[in-house]
Amino acid sequence: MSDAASDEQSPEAAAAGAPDDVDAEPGRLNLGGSGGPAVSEEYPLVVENLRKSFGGITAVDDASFRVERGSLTGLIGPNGAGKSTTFNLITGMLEPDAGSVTFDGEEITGQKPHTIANKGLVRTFQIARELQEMTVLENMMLAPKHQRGEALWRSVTPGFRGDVIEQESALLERVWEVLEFFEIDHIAEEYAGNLSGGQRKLLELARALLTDPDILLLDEPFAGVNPSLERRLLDHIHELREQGYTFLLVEHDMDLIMENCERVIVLHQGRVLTEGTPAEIQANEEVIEAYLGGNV
Ligand SMILES: Nc1ncnc2c1ncn2[C@@H]1O[C@H](COP(=O)(O)OP(=O)(O)OP(=O)(O)O)[C@@H](O)[C@H]1O
Repeated sequence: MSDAASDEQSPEAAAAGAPDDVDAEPGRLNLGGSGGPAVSEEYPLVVENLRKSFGGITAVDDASFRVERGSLTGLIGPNGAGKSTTFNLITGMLEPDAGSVTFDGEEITGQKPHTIANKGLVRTFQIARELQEMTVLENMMLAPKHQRGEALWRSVTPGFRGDVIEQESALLERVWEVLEFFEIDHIAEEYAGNLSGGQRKLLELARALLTDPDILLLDEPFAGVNPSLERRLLDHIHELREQGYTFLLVEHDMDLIMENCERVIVLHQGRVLTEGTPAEIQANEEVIEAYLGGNV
């Protein structure tokens, strides 16, 4: 793990998309209709010549690709192709040996995970063990860390209590909006540890969305999810995509990728083997060979 991840906020919290201050760009979250992130550039995420080695293993080897705004883009590849390492490099969990990551026109290479998350590039993360002992609502309220209300001493500052109350009620309103959107408001008082695999995935996505990202990186969001919840999760993702959110998805289920993604990027041995539409990828001989050669 690089220095990039060793900040006062845990990488996990940062990767879960916890911003420094809930006041940052209040009200950007718009789940109701015409909203979503402002559309400024066609490719909000651009990865160029990214490289990362671990000892003698080159996990990511000169990888370049870009993700189109408002798309659901799949990042696939056989086991060990470098998908997780690529996610870690993009989100600041690892520092690349070479190459760059550009988000919304700004180079973010090597920045700290929480800095990147605050800019709107957010990765979902499994609910940590200690958070499983909290309710869904508590998990949601904790998602935006470093609220001003956390510092008890500051509550004696004149005029500060009013601010905190206002901030807390605005956060609560957003929390309910997101819980309702994901149809998990009825389990708000349930302990996260008691949720089914699928409900937990919904909560993970809800926590990430609460931070109002532009791009969401999803690492196998359907693992352990039953088919009906998987459908629900996919419907929510499509709905958010239509609102302008962008998704980059790592997923082993090829049928799911081919049926749901507009674009697919194929990694093989740390390199981008090819990219294209699902139909193009499915017809690509090199991809078929890479998968037959790999142990998927
Ligand atoms: N921290 C590490 N130390 C040493 N080797 C690593 C480390 N992380 C990844 N690797 C190696 O880098 C290569 C790429 O791994 P990575 O996990 O990124 O692939 P992946 O495509 O996500 O694989 P999978 O589909 O199996 O999860 C593999 O050979 C892996 O063993």
